[in-house]
Amino acid sequence: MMPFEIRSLSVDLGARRALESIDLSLEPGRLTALIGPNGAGKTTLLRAMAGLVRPSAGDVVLDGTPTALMRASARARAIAYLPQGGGVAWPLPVEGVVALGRLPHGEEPDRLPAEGRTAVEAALRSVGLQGFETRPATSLSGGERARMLLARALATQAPVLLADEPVAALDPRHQLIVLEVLKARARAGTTVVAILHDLNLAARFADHIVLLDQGKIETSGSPEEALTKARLAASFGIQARVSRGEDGLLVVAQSPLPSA
Ligand SMILES: Nc1ncnc2c1ncn2[C@@H]1O[C@H](COP(=O)(O)OP(=O)(O)OP(=O)(O)O)[C@@H](O)[C@H]1O
Repeated sequence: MMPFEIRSLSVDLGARRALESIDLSLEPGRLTALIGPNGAGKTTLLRAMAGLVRPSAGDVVLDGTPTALMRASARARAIAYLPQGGGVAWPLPVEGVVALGRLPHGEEPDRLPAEGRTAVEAALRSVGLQGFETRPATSLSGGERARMLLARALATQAPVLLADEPVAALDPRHQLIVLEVLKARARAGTTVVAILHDLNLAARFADHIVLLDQGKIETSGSPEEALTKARLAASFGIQARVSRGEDGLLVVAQSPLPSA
């Protein structure tokens, strides 16, 4: 189990400070939901965690080692990243795309060893894509493609899994399936961070919620701590009702507040 920490991380994108002094300690075994309004810096933070954005200050530290000092291949084995709205340009078979998740292990997609094949099969099964193995990836629907790309990230079997809006394109059943997969991964010891826009799904599945607003962490805590009426008004600009019922915390966005 590898502790994953973000220490005093700031990121500048052009002239804009996208992230300001982010400190986070992400424990293995937990599913963290990263939430926040559009433009808050969620994708930038996830990309910085994956080593895809160079910080202006601070470090991303995995198991005591700054990831900037790790070889790219070691980092790719340790941190799997599912980008937002990823596409596929080539008509590779679905299993070939998922097998790309084994490249960080030095396993070539068309010559996977038994361990790699098992990982690819398990990943496809977990997102409900068994039977799709030989279909050209370009023939899948948007939601099927999103699940295939998640399967690719799962197939790496990295100790850290970062997913940018993994359920955005999915129907309700597949949203639940994917969040259950991410939760099960977390329970098996992986550090899972997922950007979610659906606050009710975040409340229901996340062990830990990080609310980002204008490049800063506003709240980092339990769903009850993060999803308060006052916080939703201040960060999302919405009047919301927050109640606790038999399904847990329920957030109803009632109306947009006038912008400040
Ligand atoms: N290359 C860039 N140059 C300048 N500003 C950028 C660049 N890339 C992103 N930004 C800005 O940085 C801010 C953070 O962007 P980011 O994509 O991290 O937000 P987000 O919270 O993921 O938003 P969303 O919910 O809309 O996906 C935004 O205001 C965005 O316009």
